[in-house]
Amino acid sequence: MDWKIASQKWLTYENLDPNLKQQLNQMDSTELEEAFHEHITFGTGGMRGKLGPGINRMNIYTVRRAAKGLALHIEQQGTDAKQQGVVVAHDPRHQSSTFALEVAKVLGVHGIKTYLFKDIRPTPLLSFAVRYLSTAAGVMITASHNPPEYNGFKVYNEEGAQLSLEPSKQLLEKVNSIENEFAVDVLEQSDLEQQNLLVWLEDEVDNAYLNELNKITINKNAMEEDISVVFTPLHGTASQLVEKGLTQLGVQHLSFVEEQRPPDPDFTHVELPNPEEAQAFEKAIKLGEDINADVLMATDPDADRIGVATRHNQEQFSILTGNQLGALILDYILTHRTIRDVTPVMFKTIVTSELGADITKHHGGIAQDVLTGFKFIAEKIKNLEKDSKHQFVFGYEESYGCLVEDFVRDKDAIQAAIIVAEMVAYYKAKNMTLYDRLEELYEQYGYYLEDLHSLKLEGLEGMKQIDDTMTYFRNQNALQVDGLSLHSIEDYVSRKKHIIQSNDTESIHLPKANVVKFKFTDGSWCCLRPSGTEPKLKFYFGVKGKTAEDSQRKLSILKESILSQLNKVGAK
Ligand SMILES: O=P([O-])(O)O[C@H]1O[C@H](COP(=O)(O)O)[C@@H](O)[C@H](O)[C@H]1O
Ligand SMILES: [Mg+2]
Repeated sequence: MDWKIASQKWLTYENLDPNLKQQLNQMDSTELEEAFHEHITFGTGGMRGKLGPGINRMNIYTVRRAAKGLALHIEQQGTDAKQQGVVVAHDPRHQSSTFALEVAKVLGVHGIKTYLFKDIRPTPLLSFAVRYLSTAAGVMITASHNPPEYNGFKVYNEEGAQLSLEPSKQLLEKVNSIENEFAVDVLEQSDLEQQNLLVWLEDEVDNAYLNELNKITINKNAMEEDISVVFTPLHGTASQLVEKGLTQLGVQHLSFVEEQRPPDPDFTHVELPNPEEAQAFEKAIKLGEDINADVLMATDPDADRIGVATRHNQEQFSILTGNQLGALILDYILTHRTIRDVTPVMFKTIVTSELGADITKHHGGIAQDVLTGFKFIAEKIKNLEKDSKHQFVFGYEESYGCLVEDFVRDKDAIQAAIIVAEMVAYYKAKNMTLYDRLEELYEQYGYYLEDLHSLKLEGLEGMKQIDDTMTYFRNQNALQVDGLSLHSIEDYVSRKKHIIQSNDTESIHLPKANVVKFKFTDGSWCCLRPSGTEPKLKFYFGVKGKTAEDSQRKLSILKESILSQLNKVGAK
């Protein structure tokens, strides 16, 4: 795409939205190139990008284009799909409610009805709403945990799952067939309402969801133990449903980090609304200490990720990683839920700890890996639906996302909050914290330890560095790490696994993806991939040791050996 031609078209478009026009006039050539060199595209979590003028940005024109692509995609599926309509929700970000309404205005032109939530709602509720309302698709306007200057467009299929690769590709083809983003027709809100093409949703869907949420409890008696929970939605969407869910579960002492409770597009009282970052817990920890809470929970703005902090040695709070929390929930489900006559199946991603796989196998279950992105887990759950011999029991990712029950088909932080509260109460009655249980798991299965290192590499220059670094590591057949011996290299582009010692090659039965994974003979591993939601290159590390110190030592050596090579490619 020639960014000069594309930006010229915008600069000379007379009816351009005045706010966008003003911003456009202030942009220098570097900013114009970034904003116009390509059309904004679909990554791990749908379409996500910075707000502002440009075809590579989130604005009413790129949203209309995406919505029209969706309308064409639905039309292709036939008249039934058209009649089923689309459900749309949004988070509290800048422009989110405007974009949600724009989607309805575009779909309306195609005679497709939109069910639109009046107020902000979490992503998992949108996923639930798709099947509850039997719509043909769903759209969530959110950029999840990204910084305030971002927004995004997550697309869901009729199962309430984010579109997987093939449907995503088909949708993208439709979107790309729309040449002029300024020529996408829209209907006015009043016309939509008059023609019954816009139906406003209040709390009917929430009530149905809360009803399902009530059923996930495993040990009903656990809540006899009094627990104190601190919760923060990090200025996002989770507040109401988490409050109702925990109250119906029987949690009596629920305290909010009040400053971070109001929905706020600027996320004023948190540096970044990402529970993966320790700073997101600062205020929750302070409150938790003041009121002597048992557990702290933080959800990202669209409430599909949850972070949890638990007491360590009965004293200070320690933030659990997504791997640790996932292992704890999985262990709790497999230990306490009655599963008869079926084999339990757990799904995790290739960059998630192997502890979960060990736990599942110990309970006679099957653990399966998928690529990063919860859509791949949702796809697997769907395939299990008709299988009477196997049962989905849990799905999780290292990045703070998990799913307990499949009435939602995306990661669900609200379900996680409920089961975590139950677990905290269950262990408290035994005079234990979640951390104590984790220690027991390490004793039983081995000291699994993981870490993530992200390099923020923005813009066109960043993309080049990401490419160079991936190419460099792809070719490290003789990678040396002190004390470890390389077993194999998996390249998910060629979908080949190269076994070092035998020089054999095996096929990888997962879709093509820009991922390289090194595996060592002792089970340690390192995986790298560009993020599909943020301008980052991610390095994931995993080791297993005999003791905590042993795994800590292995992890430091592994990280140091890999990351010290970055200066060879000029990335930092
Ligand atoms: O951002 P969310 O909460 O929608 O989460 C999204 O992004 C995460 C990070 O992806 P990446 O490493 O490609 O940035 C994925 O693990 C997740 O499956 C996806 O739904
Ligand atoms: Mg999210």
